[in-house]
Amino acid sequence: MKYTWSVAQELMRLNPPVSETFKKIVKDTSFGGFDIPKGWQVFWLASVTHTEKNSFPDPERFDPSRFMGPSKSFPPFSYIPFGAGPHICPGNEFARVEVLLVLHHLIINYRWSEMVPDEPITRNPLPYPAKSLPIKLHRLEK
Ligand code: HEM
Repeated sequence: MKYTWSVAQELMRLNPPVSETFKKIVKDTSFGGFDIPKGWQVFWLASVTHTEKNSFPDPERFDPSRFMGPSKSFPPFSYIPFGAGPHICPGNEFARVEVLLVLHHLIINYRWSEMVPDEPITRNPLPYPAKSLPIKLHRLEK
């Protein structure tokens, strides 16, 4: 289960389900040499944060082992598929259980293969397989 979740985490790093959203500045702030006044809206992109080289060496490479180390091995706010701060996604633990449950049953009970090799991902605005990911399922005999 640890490795399965590491694969899901690496997928969400490279293809964040919620790739961007807005935050409102609650007090005058300076960041990266810019003064940002209270009340402004800023736009954050998880996909940019997730490919920051200092946090994720060789950032374009798919490598689930990044997530196999001790927890909190990345700097704070560097891995944000569920957002961060007071409004961090309250469904994140539920989403983890859902993903692990579905994948566990698919892997333990079925052999399955893609019907569209190398199917691209589109955004609408969430990432979605372009052909709805048709797969062949063969139930494994127990
Ligand atoms: C893979 C699945 C999911 C992803 C990637 C995801 C991602 C996110 C992100 C990025 C935010 C914005 C956080 C921020 O502004 O800092 C958010 C907010 C939220 N999510 Fe999720 N989410 C997922 C599943 C769920 C589920 C299953 C639920 C409920 C059962 C849920 C409920 C919410 C709610 C209520 C908010 C608003 C929180 C607030 O503004 O205080 N999410 N989610």
